[in-house]
Amino acid sequence: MALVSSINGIGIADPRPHSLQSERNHSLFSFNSLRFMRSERNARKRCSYLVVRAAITNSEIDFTDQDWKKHFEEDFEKRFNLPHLRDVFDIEPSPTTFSLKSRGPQIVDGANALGERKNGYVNEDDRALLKASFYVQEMGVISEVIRFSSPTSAGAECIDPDCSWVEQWVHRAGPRKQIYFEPGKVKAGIVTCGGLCPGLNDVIRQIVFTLELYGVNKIVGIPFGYRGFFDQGLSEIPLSRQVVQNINLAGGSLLGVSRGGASVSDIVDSIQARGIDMLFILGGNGTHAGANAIHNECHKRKMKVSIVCVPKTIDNDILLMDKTFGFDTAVEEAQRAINSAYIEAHSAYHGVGLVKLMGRSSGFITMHASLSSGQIDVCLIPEVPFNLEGPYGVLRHLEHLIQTKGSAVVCVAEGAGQDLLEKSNAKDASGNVIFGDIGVHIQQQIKRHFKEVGVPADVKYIDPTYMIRACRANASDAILCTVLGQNAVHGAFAGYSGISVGICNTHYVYLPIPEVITSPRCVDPNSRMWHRCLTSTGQPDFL
Ligand SMILES: Nc1ncnc2c1ncn2[C@@H]1O[C@H](COP(=O)(O)OP(=O)(O)OP(=O)(O)O)[C@@H](O)[C@H]1O
Ligand SMILES: O=P(O)(O)OC[C@H]1O[C@](O)(CO)[C@@H](O)[C@@H]1O
Ligand SMILES: [Mg+2]
Repeated sequence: MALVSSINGIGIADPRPHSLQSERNHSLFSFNSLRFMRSERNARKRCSYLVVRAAITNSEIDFTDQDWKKHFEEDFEKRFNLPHLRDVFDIEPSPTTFSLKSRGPQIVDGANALGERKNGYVNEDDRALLKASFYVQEMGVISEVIRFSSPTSAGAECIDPDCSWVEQWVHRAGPRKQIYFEPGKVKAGIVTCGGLCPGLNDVIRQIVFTLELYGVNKIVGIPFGYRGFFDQGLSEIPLSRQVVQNINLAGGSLLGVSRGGASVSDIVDSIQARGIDMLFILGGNGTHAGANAIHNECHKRKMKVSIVCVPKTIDNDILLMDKTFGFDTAVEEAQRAINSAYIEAHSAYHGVGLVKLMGRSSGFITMHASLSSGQIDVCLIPEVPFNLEGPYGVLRHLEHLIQTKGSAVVCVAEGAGQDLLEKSNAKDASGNVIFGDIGVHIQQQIKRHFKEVGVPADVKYIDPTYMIRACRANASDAILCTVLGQNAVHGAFAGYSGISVGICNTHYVYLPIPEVITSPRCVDPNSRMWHRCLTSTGQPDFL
């Protein structure tokens, strides 16, 4: 696939078959060219590697204006400006109580240079560059900004036809020297929503530790997601360093999770009644949408409450972020299923191993698990359409693999190939569409196909669904959770509300919630990573 355009630096891949891409040049910046040829198949996709919501779209940019870049950068700065309690209240900050120099919750009196260095305060004006990339060299991980020389360079992110350099800066996360809450008076709440994710307990634990370090002693957990705000039978869970000390050793969430049932007005009533000043909300896209609505309602009611999100999703489907916590662990856990599928397939006569992994709209888990295992012959993700039948279909390719290698292993994401299944209108409690089971479907089709062509095939299907998320965070996720949890608290004390904490290009940042939930983040079929996956599996296009 080739790149046709981009908005705000996010590349837009041409999803059409190669044969159709030659006609694209004349319409390099036309959004019509974004239409998938297989529009029906892709109509359901609202996710994208395609577009980050644009205040200015390319079609609105007058590239003949000498100052277009300046305007673009100013607009970007405005969009990524963080909502602050100062926007509503006439409040003065006070010196922070967060100090690593003196471990007690005393007020720091005008920190000296040494103390400041030790505490590592971040200036409100510090920014991290959103548009950058990194690669690994012998010496380790090196951060580097790519200057794309052509819109056709792999993964190119271009704004204008010359692909010129445009800077997009976002706010750096971390403790500020000035804070907007009196820690002794603060009541902080933590809530975990949506599905489970490895690392939830690690984040809860770090939020509690950091709050206590500021001097907060009223910390509560809201049980079972947003439900805990209005279900009368559920009481707050008091939290302290002692309570959360070892919770990271277990998977799940100490507080429990749930889907559905969010009435924003009821939740805000409950926040008001409980006297919560800071609310830390851990969840995915849906949870973030809820959190933003809660933030707006608090704003409307002139409540001095800071709403800070920590993105939680094994699917890794939050925009702009390098990755979300839980993703690495899920990929690692998926290795066991893939390895078992491989062993079964490899040891059987004409064995076909099939593994289905989570990934509602995004194929990151499946792509990364396939890449890391090195045992996958066919990787199927929601972002890349495929046919099972026909001369170029998956089934024909499996026949070829059986003939040439004697066995094959397929890894499919739960959201892949939904156009091949009968649609149901069923939804879960949060309103998410309940998908048909693509794993079972492919299993049946493989069996049917091989029977029809008269070739014996021994199909082994493994569905490790919940096993990849109902587990403890691995080491790299545990570190990510630690940093995100601590930064969430710093963000609240800094007076921000309606923000999410993330890692962008290896730097920790705060982002306004709407910018990260415009659509689920998806695998870009034009990305080097997907190309690497294809190189590794050796699979053809299945169309
Ligand atoms: N648009 C929305 N506005 C308000 N609340 C929402 C919205 N979408 C979802 N929610 C609420 O957010 C909570 C979590 O949503 P959801 O079940 O979709 O999980 P999620 O946060 O997307 O996490 P996961 O990655 O596990 O799907 C639910 O309680 C749901 O009711
Ligand atoms: O069965 P549950 O708890 O609704 O969760 C399943 C969903 O959770 C996720 O991991 C995250 O959204 C999806 O990939 C999956 O569809
Ligand atoms: Mg969701």
